[in-house]
Amino acid sequence: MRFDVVTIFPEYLAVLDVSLLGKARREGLVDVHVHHLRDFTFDRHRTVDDTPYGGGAGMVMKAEPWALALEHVAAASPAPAVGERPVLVVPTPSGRPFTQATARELARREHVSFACGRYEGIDERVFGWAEERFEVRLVSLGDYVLNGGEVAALAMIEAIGRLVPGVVGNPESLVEESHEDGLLEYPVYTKPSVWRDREVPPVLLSGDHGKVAAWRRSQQEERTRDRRPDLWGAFTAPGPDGSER
Ligand SMILES: CN1CCN(Cc2ccc(Cn3ccc4ccc(-c5n[nH]c(N)c5C#N)cc43)cc2)CC1
Repeated sequence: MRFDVVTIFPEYLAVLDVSLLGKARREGLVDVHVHHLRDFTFDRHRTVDDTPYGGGAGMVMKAEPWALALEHVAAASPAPAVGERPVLVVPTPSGRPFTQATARELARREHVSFACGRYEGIDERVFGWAEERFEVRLVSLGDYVLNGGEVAALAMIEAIGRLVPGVVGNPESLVEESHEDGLLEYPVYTKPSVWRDREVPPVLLSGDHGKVAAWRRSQQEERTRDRRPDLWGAFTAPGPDGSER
């Protein structure tokens, strides 16, 4: 799988050389190419931003450097599967939520590129133009404001990259992903069984797999009900045929 990232802060992406994804890159499972947006400017100051039309605070990223950078990325793109265009993910506070389902869907693609904006965002016309070459996805990491798209891209690349076959050593650890069944994960414990007078729940030491599974599911439901009423509502909503879960 190939990732391309366009940014004015390429050093932000250096962390992708570390740990799991670093190993995956060295093993050729994942390929990451980072492009400096300023390499696609031609004025003395390598200008990538300007004042917003209509007024308002801050600066907006100019369209032309983005078009040149994304044309470069598209040209380097491995041939997409028949009927597929390469995906361009644009992290933005106004995007659709990035979820585990999004990560799973994108992990099936050959090539995913990221346009990491800064300032107050990218000239909107870039996204319409990019639709000619890419399947454009405006995606948000969460309902809070970051200073740019790089941190979001890192999180998304990690979430997607770990799902690429071979990247995570033990594929079984991908089976019980958080949120996959619509519930939060259950609590985990390891040795010692008593730590600073705090015991591991006895059921986990019982050796009774059925009871362990039931306890874990109960914990998932309790946590979800307590911490994520939004997920709990969706989980308990009647099915399409009116059936209860
Ligand atoms: C007219 N005004 C109306 C208010 N907006 C608000 C605003 C918009 C962007 C930024 C900074 N920024 C620039 C590029 C960029 C990409 C992603 C994210 C991001 N933040 N949070 C997420 N989950 C993110 C993701 N994914 C932030 C970014 C700051 C403040 C500005 C324009």
